[in-house]
Amino acid sequence: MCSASAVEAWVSGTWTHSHNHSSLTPPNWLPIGPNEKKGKGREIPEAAERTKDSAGGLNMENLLLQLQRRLFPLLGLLLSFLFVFLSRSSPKVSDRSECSLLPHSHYWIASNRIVTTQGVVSGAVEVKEGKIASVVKGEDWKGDSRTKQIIDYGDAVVMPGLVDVHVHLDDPGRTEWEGFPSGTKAAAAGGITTLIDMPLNSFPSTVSSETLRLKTEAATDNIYVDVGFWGGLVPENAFNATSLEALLSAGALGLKSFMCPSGINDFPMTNASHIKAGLAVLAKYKRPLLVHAEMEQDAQANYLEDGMNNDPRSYSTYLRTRPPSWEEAAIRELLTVSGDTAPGGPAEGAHLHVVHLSDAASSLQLLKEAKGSGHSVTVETCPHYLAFSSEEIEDGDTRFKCSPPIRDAANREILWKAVLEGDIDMLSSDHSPSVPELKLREEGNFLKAWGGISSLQFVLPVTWSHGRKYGVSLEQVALWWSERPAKLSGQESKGSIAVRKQADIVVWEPDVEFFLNEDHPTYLKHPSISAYMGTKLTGKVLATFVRGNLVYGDGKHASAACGATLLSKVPVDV
Ligand SMILES: NC(=O)N[C@H]1NC(=O)NC1=O
Ligand SMILES: [Zn+2]
Ligand SMILES: [Zn+2]
Repeated sequence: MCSASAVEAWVSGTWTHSHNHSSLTPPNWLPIGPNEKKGKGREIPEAAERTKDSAGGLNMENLLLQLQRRLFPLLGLLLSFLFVFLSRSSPKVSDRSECSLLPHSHYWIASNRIVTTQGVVSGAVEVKEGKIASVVKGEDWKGDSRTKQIIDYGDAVVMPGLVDVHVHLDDPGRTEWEGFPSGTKAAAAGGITTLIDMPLNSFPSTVSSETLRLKTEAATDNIYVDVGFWGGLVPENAFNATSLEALLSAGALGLKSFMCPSGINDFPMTNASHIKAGLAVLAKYKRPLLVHAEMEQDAQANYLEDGMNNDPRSYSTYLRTRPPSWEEAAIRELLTVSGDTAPGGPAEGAHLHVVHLSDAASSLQLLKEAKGSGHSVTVETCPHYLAFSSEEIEDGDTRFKCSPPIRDAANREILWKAVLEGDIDMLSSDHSPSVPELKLREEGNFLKAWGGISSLQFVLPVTWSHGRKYGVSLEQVALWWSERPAKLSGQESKGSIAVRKQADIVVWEPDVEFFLNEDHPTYLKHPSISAYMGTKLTGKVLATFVRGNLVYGDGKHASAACGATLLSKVPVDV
């Protein structure tokens, strides 16, 4: 098989890679079948035939003249009314052919490196009606491949699509920051096949069944990958079990809360008693609570009264205002209630997930202890904590501002160790963009700029580029980015390449380097505020399949947004 960097070409019913072809679209892929065309072509002669019969003894020329003068203009008017009526009243249902860059629903994805639950194998994944029908290995495959629709990716890696459980798409209400169409196009281009949207930064926040409905309405027909939704746990609903149950019954995959100010007015922070109450309701639904675990220990001004350099353009100033003790204090507080999730505890069935851990010291140790005691707890970190270190961040470069902050290189080393040893369970992007103005790039004030890293499209190459130095394997990438996040978000039918799972797949080239400059196609709404712009990355996404639809391939997206909204079903015993 030849290099997977080549484009695909249609060769007698088989896609293979060829260096000689410059077009992805095989010549015989037609959105309209040949029969439909023929049908239309027959209509006119038949109609003319009928006119002649019913006209009886009338003079033919006269009849045609009458038709031309009276009937045709009327008919034209009628048709245009009909057209306007139909285009207004018909719901926006996408033709299947627009959902995918492939014309088939039954085909095979072949590669020498398929990342399955049984290891990396050579062979092919059979995709049928959106699901994985079989995984055919090695020799079994070679003898049996002649008559099939095959896309042969050679040495490129075929892996489960990424499931990103931590994304702020800001839609509805702040679509000038991001949005469902732009965010999910970026996700598709980055190999993310499922993302779970956070309940804040959009407006209103997703804290009730009504506001969840606003989310699903905004997402419908506007998403290029599958999207689920976390609901918000806030003081207003925390002690109102009816309201929380309505939100969970409406399909929120779980809840999310903050233990410090969130930066968003209609999303206030919670304390341990709110969290305890939330866990009790979540237990019934067997869903998780995700927590932003930082607790303010002192006001910002107090950290800056120490006589040190307090230049707000210096990252070290910001770092001092948000020390690791904030994370540690929050996690210590969380551990006073996380025991409820243990077997036999009052919230057995619920689960606690700590988002974006940055402190690799005491906070991590506390979480390990909680897990050791049988609490149902997991933790994620993000590529920016694994890729960057505080020492490297230049004065005024507010693209790197996030909370908790990016810490020093020594901390990053320990974080990597924790990821590799399994103490950190998974990765997420915490994609949290804003409009460029709020990043205050000109002023460069770290204390005032919006905190949030914009990264959605790049998380796979970032993880790989940096992880390779630590000997990260393809299976580990799949575990951290697909299998475990799918489990956390209750997506049992996703997250791995195995028979009967949904055909959510990313194909990528782990050895191809690219420079992330203005020439690189970027689908984030504001690429300029991404901390990764201007860096060189390794690992290029070639193709992304969502439930069998090729939604992104060879630098193009499918024309229609056919992602599904993922809503949890109410368990039978509730
Ligand atoms: N509101 C919001 O998105 N905050 C996020 N940004 C960030 O850097 N950390 C967060 O929790
Ligand atoms: Zn957060
Ligand atoms: Zn976040």
